Amino acid sequence: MIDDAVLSLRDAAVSVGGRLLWSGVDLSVRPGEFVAVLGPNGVGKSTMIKVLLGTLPAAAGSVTVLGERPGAAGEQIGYLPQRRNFDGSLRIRGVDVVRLGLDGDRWGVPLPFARRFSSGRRIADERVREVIDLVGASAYAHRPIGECSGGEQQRLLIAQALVRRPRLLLLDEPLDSLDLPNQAGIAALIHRICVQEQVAVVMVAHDVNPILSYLNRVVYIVSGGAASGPASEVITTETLTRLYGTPVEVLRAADGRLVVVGGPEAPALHSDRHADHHSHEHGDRHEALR
Ligand SMILES: Nc1ncnc2c1ncn2[C@@H]1O[C@H](COP(=O)(O)OP(=O)(O)OP(=O)(O)O)[C@@H](O)[C@H]1O
Repeated sequence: MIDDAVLSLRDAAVSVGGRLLWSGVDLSVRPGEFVAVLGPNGVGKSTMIKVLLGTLPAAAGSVTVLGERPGAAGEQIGYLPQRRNFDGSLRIRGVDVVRLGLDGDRWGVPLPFARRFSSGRRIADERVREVIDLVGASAYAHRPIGECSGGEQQRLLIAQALVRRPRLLLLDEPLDSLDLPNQAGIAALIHRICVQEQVAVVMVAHDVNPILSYLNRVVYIVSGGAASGPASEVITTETLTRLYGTPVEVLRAADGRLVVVGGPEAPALHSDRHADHHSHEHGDRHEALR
């Protein structure tokens, strides 16, 4: 049933710089659902977020976000871009970072109710407090964000993306460079947000394992194709072998973690890929894209 879909892609394709990145993507996400976008490096996962935000047009197929063309309902979307590092000397407090989410100029367009928020300071204060509480950041929200840990910063940024009560939350690798306990904590938080707030979440991920038990569906993109459906149907030896066009094996470790073996840089294998933010080509490329 697509009627209440928060977003819907039908046979969608995207090109950048005249190069077809992916095609044949079908995906439907309803309120409260948690969906992951998986795939190897450079396949176009972040680009899918851009298509959903309306900053890049689909080259084929149809894309609907909150019942409209992408970009038309920006004020109902919360967006957390790929990780930025806050300088340790940055004095702005977490609570102020969260409040920035209420500003009308995050998308470069004035939002009608932003003025109402700025004139109703008390309502804004209340919502900022509420959302900081929701992400469990009350204990450190009044400290300079540069002094907060990576996990604490990520919670505050999620609060910023949530402060306007979005119906859709787009997260680009929010677990990137966090240690395992923090990955588990943020994954559980995102799941709680889906359930409690009935927000639909689309999250780009490299390692599916921290979120595996929470996911309703995944879309797995490889160069030249894509598959979507429940993780148990998509992350399988058969489906990935077909998608990659080369033998790939999906193994389940004793602790339930999925390991993809034999594929050209399969997602479950590179959770530490972003460990060095300063030297690898991936990070450099994303710096250039922002
Ligand atoms: N504006 C652009 N012009 C040209 N090429 C682009 C542009 N934006 C992205 N690309 C290219 O499109 C490809 C997909 O980029 P994207 O960031 O979506 O990949 P990704 O799957 O998110 O990668 P990663 O896993 O490394 O984060 C890359 O090869 C990138 O260099």
